[in-house]
Amino acid sequence: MGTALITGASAGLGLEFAWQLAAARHDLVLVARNEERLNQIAENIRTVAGVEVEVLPADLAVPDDVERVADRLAATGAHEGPAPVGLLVNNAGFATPGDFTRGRASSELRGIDVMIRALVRLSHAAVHQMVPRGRGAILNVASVAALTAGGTYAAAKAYVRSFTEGLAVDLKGTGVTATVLCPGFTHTEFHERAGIPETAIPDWAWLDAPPVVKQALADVRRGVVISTPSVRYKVASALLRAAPRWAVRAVGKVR
Ligand SMILES: NC(=O)C1=CN([C@@H]2O[C@H](COP(=O)(O)OP(=O)(O)OC[C@H]3O[C@@H](n4cnc5c(N)ncnc54)[C@H](OP(=O)(O)O)[C@@H]3O)[C@@H](O)[C@H]2O)C=CC1
Ligand SMILES: N[C@@H](C=O)C(=O)O
Repeated sequence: MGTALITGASAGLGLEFAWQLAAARHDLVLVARNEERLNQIAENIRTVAGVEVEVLPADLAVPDDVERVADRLAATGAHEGPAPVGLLVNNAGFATPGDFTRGRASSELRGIDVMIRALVRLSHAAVHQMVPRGRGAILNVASVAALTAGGTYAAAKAYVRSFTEGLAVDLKGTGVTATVLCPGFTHTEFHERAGIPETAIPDWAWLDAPPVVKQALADVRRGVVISTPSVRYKVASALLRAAPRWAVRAVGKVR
């Protein structure tokens, strides 16, 4: 998969992707807003894993920043330019307010900018660089929330899931693959940033980032389209798909 570009690499699942990919000898391009944190992470990874690490600070809600990341993805490695990206991990994301009647329009739209607009733009840039080379992979991070009814966050993740499945269809036979990761509740900074106490979620529901990322990368290598780490969330996803819509809406209300 060569060089991997990871969005949201300064914390949580993105940071774990960076370490596991570095351990597998991939050079990295790290994208997030917090430049100081990215520089520290890059230094640690270079020292421990001995791979090349580029830092590309960007706010993915800002169109010019998204274009800078798209430009990096478009690089083909020709004329001694930067090495082409072989794996794009579209991971950056955050919880938008669950209840649309109380949320601010600006934060709802910011979620859509980061989790949909930027993800689509970067997937497009990656596909147009990878398909002519006949190899590459795109990993888009959705959520089990994609199968629920929970405000713009769940709707954005439903978009990511559906978009990635469609992309996998379009990419068939090109040598490039698309995978969508659908984790359940995972210990990261996600809930703290959203002001959701982790104690509000039962212990049995929690996953840890290392096995989630390990499973996702194994699924990317095998060309799996929908990656749902853990038996308990495979079962939960099957139940959500089979349940009547009134029951799915009831789960959304509880969230
Ligand atoms: N944790 C969970 O329970 C689950 C998480 N997910 C999804 O996993 C993905 C990763 O989340 P997780 O690791 O848990 O959360 P974290 O809060 O730990 O990390 C989020 C990452 O996204 C980056 N980010 C946020 N906003 C922007 C922005 N505007 N531009 C660029 N980068 C941004 C943050 O970096 P910085 O602040 O430096 O910009 C950070 O690196 C998300 O898409 C989330 O929806 C899915 C299911 C469950
Ligand atoms: N599953 C989590 C994130 O996607 C959540 O719903 O908090």
